[in-house]
Amino acid sequence: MATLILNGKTAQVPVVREAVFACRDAGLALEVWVTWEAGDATRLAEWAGQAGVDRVVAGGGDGTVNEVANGLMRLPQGRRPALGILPLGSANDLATALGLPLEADEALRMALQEAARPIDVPRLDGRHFLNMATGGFGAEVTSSTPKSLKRLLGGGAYSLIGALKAWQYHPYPGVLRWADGDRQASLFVLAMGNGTRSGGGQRLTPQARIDDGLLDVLILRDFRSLHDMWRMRQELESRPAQGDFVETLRTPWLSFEGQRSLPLTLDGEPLKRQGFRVEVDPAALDLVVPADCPLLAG
Ligand SMILES: Nc1ncnc2c1ncn2[C@@H]1O[C@H](COP(=O)(O)OP(=O)(O)OP(=O)(O)O)[C@@H](O)[C@H]1O
Repeated sequence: MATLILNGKTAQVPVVREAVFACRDAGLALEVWVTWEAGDATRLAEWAGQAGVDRVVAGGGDGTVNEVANGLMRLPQGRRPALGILPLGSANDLATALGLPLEADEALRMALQEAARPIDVPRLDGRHFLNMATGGFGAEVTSSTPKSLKRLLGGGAYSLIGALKAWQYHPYPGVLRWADGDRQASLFVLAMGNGTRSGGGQRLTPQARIDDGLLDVLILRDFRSLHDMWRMRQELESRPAQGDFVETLRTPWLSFEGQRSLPLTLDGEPLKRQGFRVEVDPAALDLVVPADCPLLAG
């Protein structure tokens, strides 16, 4: 038996209803549970597992997928249903990177019929995420200027400078620790990827794989001038392990002790922490992915 946990704001969308009816007509057993507000998808996913459902499909955006995953992670691993995704958000960063179909009918069929593969589930303190956690500048302005970080990666440095000024940008100094080292860092941006893209298509951690037991970490250090920013952008092209402004590393865990509160996003949902620790639970959840999924390592 499978349950679709559907973000209530999409419950009356005709293509979604048609996709459900088409699957039922094809003989696939599917119940639909609809959310009303934040937190519902987590609770419903946990209940579905307790009721013995063996597959839960998250119907919504990255936020809904995150909530469902958190509900499933409350269950003991042996009783954790497999997770499928029906992408209905505005960004769908995880679904896109996984190579899932974005068309509702095809996506729902795949979520119900395709095999599930074990994936890692990172956890920031007590909160799980599937795709990416980011901290610093991008997280600070996500809600009002979602395209700002994209500009940094794609061009338009002058508009980024404008955005930085408008937001009275200050770096976030603190101590980073990870499995192979530690460093005092003045952060501009920190990205910790299980998946590769966040914020509506920014490929912050393009080498990340969802089943390698590791986080792919991108550290962008503070810069002082437009010239430094150009150098940062050049380094973002070549992705050195340790550049002047860009550093990349892989680790099963990472912690940050900041001098002030750092704005973060977990799968796009905002939160703030002065200090935190991120750890990977390897192969903790079975996720339905296409056979040729580009995010699988093995
Ligand atoms: N019935 C509902 N009506 C409106 N909002 C809802 C309802 N149920 C849940 N929500 C809200 O929707 C949020 C999740 O949104 P979701 O991620 O599915 O869509 P999105 O933000 O459009 O997607 P994306 O993250 O891909 O841009 C939840 O955190 C919750 O606050």
